[in-house]
Amino acid sequence: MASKLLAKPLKLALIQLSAGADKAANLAAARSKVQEAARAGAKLVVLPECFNSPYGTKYFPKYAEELTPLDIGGSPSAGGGPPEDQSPSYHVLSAVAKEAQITLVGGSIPEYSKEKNKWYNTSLTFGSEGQLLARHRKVHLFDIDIPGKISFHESEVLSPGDKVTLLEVPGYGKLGLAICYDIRFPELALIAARKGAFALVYPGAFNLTTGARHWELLARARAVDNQCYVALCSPARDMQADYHAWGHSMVVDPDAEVVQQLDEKEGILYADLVPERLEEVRRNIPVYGQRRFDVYPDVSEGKVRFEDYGGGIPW
Ligand SMILES: NC(=O)CCC(=O)C(=O)O
Repeated sequence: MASKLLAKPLKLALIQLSAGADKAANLAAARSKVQEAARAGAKLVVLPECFNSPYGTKYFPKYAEELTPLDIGGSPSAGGGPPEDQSPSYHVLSAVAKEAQITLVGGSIPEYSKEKNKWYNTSLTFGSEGQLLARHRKVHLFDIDIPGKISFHESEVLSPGDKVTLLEVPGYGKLGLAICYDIRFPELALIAARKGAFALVYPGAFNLTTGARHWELLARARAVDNQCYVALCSPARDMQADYHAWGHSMVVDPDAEVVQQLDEKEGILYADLVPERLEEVRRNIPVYGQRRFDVYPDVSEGKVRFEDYGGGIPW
């Protein structure tokens, strides 16, 4: 069963960076760290949420990029994607994925859609030909109020995405992708896992209040629910910034054990995702075959909206 999920061990790198006000500097730093991770053997590399800008509602319109035309499967070298002056981040991510010969989950960036006149928090994933493999627009916006601690409302500026994102990592298998606050909603993870994802990846910027309470708990919860690897990639903490990210990028295995985690500083976390580990966990506690869809519905069936990557949805 698991060999269909993950074909062979996959070396993953999570890049915990801090992002300042200078977008070009943020992109250059991301590029250099992705190259470093690839030199160390990583084949799947992940950047943090909002890696090209400071995180905050007042920054989203200023740093937003237009991603149209969005050409899934196409690459800039083959004439695909938006013009470079419209989305420098798209071009840097595509180019470095190709140079480094990796799959790159490009954290997230603020996106502006001229067609809809809306802003989104959007993650782009590129393959080793520089082709766009997937786009995820954050489905659940981070709107919370904890008196005396934190008040944040992405919805003041952003609109939510409306699709579940599942993508194929060429040569390995399927990955579920979502962004930060999305991890609090188990349905996205359940759907991706039941459609065959071996890992769930979340670029995410929790904060000092909710990070301490829930970051590891949520990662381990999604892992144990789905018997999948879970990877969370945070920005590094910058106490001079308006928003203080939790850091602690981490990888959790399919048995909900924390494999590795960083502290709050910049760094790169490496972990091997191993198919036998999925097989072992699912053999030992076989909840996969024990579900009672005669008692409750299977949320992965029925009306689920997936991003259509062209050529129909294979899952
Ligand atoms: N950027 C986010 O979505 C933050 C989510 C968060 O901190 C949480 O507690 O959830």
